[in-house]
Amino acid sequence: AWMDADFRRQLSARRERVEDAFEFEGRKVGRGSYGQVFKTKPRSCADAPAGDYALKQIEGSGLSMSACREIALLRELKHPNVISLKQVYLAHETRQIWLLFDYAEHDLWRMINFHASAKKCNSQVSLPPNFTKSIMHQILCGIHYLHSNWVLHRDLKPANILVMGTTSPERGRVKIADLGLARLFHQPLTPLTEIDPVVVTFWYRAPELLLGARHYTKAIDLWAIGCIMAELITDKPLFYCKQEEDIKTSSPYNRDQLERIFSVMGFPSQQDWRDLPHLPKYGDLVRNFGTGQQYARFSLGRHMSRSFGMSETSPEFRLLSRLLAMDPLRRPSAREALEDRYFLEEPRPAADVFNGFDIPYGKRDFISDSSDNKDDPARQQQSQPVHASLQQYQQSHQQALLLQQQQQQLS
Ligand SMILES: Cc1ccc(-n2nc(C(C)(C)C)cc2NC(=O)NCCN2CCOCC2)cc1
Repeated sequence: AWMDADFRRQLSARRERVEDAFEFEGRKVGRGSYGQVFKTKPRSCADAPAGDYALKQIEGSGLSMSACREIALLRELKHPNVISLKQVYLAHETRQIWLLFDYAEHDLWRMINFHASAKKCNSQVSLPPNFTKSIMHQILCGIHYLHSNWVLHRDLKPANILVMGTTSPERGRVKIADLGLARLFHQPLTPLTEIDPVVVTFWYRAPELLLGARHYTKAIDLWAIGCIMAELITDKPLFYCKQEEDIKTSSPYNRDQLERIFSVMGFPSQQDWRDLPHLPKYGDLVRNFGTGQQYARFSLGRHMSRSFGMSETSPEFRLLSRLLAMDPLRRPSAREALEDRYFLEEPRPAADVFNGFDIPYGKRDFISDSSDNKDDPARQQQSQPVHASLQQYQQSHQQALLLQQQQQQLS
């Protein structure tokens, strides 16, 4: 080995071990094919400031492509509304990689579910009047920072919007994160949904992606933010679509998801979306939906006013309809969205999205290894076969791609 053996011994003797610095036994709060996450506190001897931390043990061993990408990306980024990587621990003996983050007690997936179930049993929970506005403002600030550093998120959804709890000095602050999975493939090809058994939802996926757009764009992130805004207002996923039970092909075209979007938004006319006919899957669209006459009377305004009494002239609705423009070229940039009148009028957005109100949500549950965590946001359904390993998954994905290409050559 190129490094002097004695020097190596000295290094490894001096290296701080993650288990010496942090207590995380039995404190697992998350698990998926990206790895697992523990809620932890530094031991007295550690030099980390007191408080809660999240320790992410990266799946696999050694510096995998995704581990490299996550570390390289996160160490460059520093913004109050983006999750911050505090420390990296490389356990040389086990070739394990541990990432240390600030701990976020809440996330929008659990918060929205809490309000949805409170509504069902008619026990409304009081929230500050600027709750949605504050969350939206901080998501847009974080995304504006990422986009100005040419970082696209690609998988914005409520589960990836974390919120700091009452024990944190940043109480009620939004932290944009990426709990993993959709980062396996940089192309917007829909990954097979039978990944260990996390089901990738298409509810936040922009229409151009469903119609075969080959590259992610900033506008795709803004569409997802529009979907999250609607869900914060109504406590329901705007483009909720039942996930099919069977294995999805790796084609980006998803007829049911498109049907749901059209039944809320109406069908895009030539005037609404000039470039629509140039998208790869336009042929499938015409075959499945014809001229879309059956959606002529649907519109976002009709949906939001009929189902939630929202006025189409309110600044809140106007921003929402700008974010959910079918044509990606018509969606605002994050900066343009931040300059919208909605954020300038009373009540103004607050740094603590709970605005000092009591936080009604419970703490995250610890998960034991035996029980699979049913209410984990990533596990919408358990119906998919579990992939023994990521390698197997990637092979089957490659096979699916090859098959698709052969089919295309035949057709
Ligand atoms: C391969 C790869 C995977 C994820 C990322 N990634 N990207 C982001 C941005 C900056 C885009 C929001 C964040 C992360 N990683 C995590 O959020 N990690 C999870 C941090 N959480 C864990 C649970 O506790 C709070 C922190 C990059 C590359």
